[in-house]
Amino acid sequence: MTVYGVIGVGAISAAIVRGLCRTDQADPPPTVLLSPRNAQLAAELAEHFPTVRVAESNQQVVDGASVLLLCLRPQDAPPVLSALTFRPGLPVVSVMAGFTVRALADLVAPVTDLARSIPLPAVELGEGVTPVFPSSPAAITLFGQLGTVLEVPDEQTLEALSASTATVAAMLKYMETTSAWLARKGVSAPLASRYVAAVFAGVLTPLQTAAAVDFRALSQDHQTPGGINEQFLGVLEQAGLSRAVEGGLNQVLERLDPSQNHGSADGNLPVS
Ligand SMILES: NC(=O)C1=CN([C@@H]2O[C@H](COP(=O)(O)OP(=O)(O)OC[C@H]3O[C@@H](n4cnc5c(N)ncnc54)[C@H](OP(=O)(O)O)[C@@H]3O)[C@@H](O)[C@H]2O)C=CC1
Repeated sequence: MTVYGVIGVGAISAAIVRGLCRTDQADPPPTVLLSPRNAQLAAELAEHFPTVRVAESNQQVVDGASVLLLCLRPQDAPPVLSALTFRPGLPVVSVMAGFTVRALADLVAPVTDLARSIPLPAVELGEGVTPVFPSSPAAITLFGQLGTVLEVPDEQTLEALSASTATVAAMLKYMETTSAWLARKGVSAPLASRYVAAVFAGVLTPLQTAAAVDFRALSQDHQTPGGINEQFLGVLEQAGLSRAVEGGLNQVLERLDPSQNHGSADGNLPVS
């Protein structure tokens, strides 16, 4: 029986735990051992799910786990992990952005069964699409229970996919701006937000299970020649939309993976 040990109980690990313990699965939920910090969230999870327990220390999590999940913020990981002792055969799955396999291997030595992953909050509903590199049986089993696993071919691909997830808050800000604009035009705030969410969900929900999506064609399909979508996109492109998105992505990737030269003269944002 798998015992998932979790170091770092926060937003993403709570989503993973809730996903593992959701009731629509055929198999009974696994045992989960949580690190004690963020005591309130850990206690909430343990109270809600009978197979979840809170350990007394991070070392107790490592010792009691048959698979260890590393879910710390990047700045916390080096001091926390270097204070722990790991056994060689322990499978470790990291969700932490910006730690290469090599850097992780140093932090959890002598562990060799290491996988990196990019779970997103949809894992809570069992609808995650989770890139994994390197692939490991532990990572495939874990994220297979939480949706679909994408085994990516190399670490650069994983870093690029990770960078692309940085665009989500900006997309939500864009929706917030649209919703707030509607409210300023006299639409009630609940109706405004509900409508904006429904417009985007209507476009995006059918794409969720697609093997590939032609976003350019989709964008064109939504632009009647001479129509309002074409007009609005034109205004944003004139303001530098695509260039700003590419420049932001280059900067994020540079931060995640400084060993590679990711920028391009056209794609980088102005420094000021
Ligand atoms: N949120 C997301 O959607 C995703 C996050 N990630 C990655 O997951 C990692 C965690 O992100 P997220 O869940 O958002 O972060 P959170 O801040 O929500 O969670 C991190 C948790 O680690 C705890 N922590 C800090 N120090 C220790 C310690 N010494 N021992 C045990 N726990 C400790 C923090 O406690 P306290 O608050 O008390 O400091 C906090 O509860 C990051 O590396 C991020 O890159 C990856 C994919 C998606």
